[in-house]
Amino acid sequence: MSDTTKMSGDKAEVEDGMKPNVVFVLGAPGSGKGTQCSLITSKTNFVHLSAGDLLRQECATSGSQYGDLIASYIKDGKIVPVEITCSLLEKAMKMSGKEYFLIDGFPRNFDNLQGWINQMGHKTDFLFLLFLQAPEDICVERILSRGATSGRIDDNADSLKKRFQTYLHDTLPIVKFYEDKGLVRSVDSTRPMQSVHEDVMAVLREVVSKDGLFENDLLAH
Ligand SMILES: Nc1ncnc2c1ncn2[C@@H]1O[C@H](COP(=O)(O)OP(=O)(O)OP(=O)(O)O)[C@@H](O)[C@H]1O
Ligand SMILES: Nc1ccn([C@@H]2O[C@H](COP(=O)(O)O)[C@@H](O)[C@H]2O)c(=O)n1
Ligand SMILES: [Mg+2]
Repeated sequence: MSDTTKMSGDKAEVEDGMKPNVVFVLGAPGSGKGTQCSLITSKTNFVHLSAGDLLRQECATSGSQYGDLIASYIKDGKIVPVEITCSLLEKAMKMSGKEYFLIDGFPRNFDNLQGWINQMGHKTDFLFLLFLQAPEDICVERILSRGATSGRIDDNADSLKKRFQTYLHDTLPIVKFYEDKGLVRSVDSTRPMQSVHEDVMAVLREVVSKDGLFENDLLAH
């Protein structure tokens, strides 16, 4: 199942050997993407790559030519140009040397999606999009309490308002895009973390057993 490859037109040539398998993880700010990805990695051979974390790391790297730009996008809840984000993701994937990736917080808009298709579509196999569902009031409460200790420049009421606007306007259409292709698996993320995790693992097992290719590899940790 490689819809990004299929969509990539003339870049859809099949390469020899195993391509990295990718699950995109989306949901509102504070829906629990990072939390659930960490729980998955504790039980599987998935590598968790958070686009937001990679951007924050780049921002904190002294001498980075993109540091100021990234910081201002993050504070305003805007989506950083895909060339930057996609390169950070590709570098992290290569450095890990692994085959299964949870890409958390990506693609956040159509610029992200097109950039991924151009740069990574032909190099990866897309499995499905995991969508964590939680309403805004719950997410806001979670993020504002996380803000007390996170040190994130966007965990405040002002940035959060902008992040939600971006989510509704730019990110939900991406979820819809994959939903129309039957490639979204939604999980109710309002429940306690461990219950959400059980549902997420059930989704993963189902996808894995359908595929049949990598059960031992992926779930036997
Ligand atoms: N199911 C849950 N129940 C209660 N609190 C949760 C749950 N899942 C996550 N949290 C808490 O909510 C906060 C946000 O979670 P997390 O960082 O995983 O969200 P996120 O979707 O990655 O957010 P962001 O988009 O801002 O990076 C954290 O403080 C986390 O501990
Ligand atoms: N694909 C992405 C992902 C994130 N950003 C920026 O980082 C901010 C924080 O993202 P989290 O997933 O950690 O909440 C986000 O609001 C964006 O400013 C991005 O540009 N592109
Ligand atoms: Mg996160």
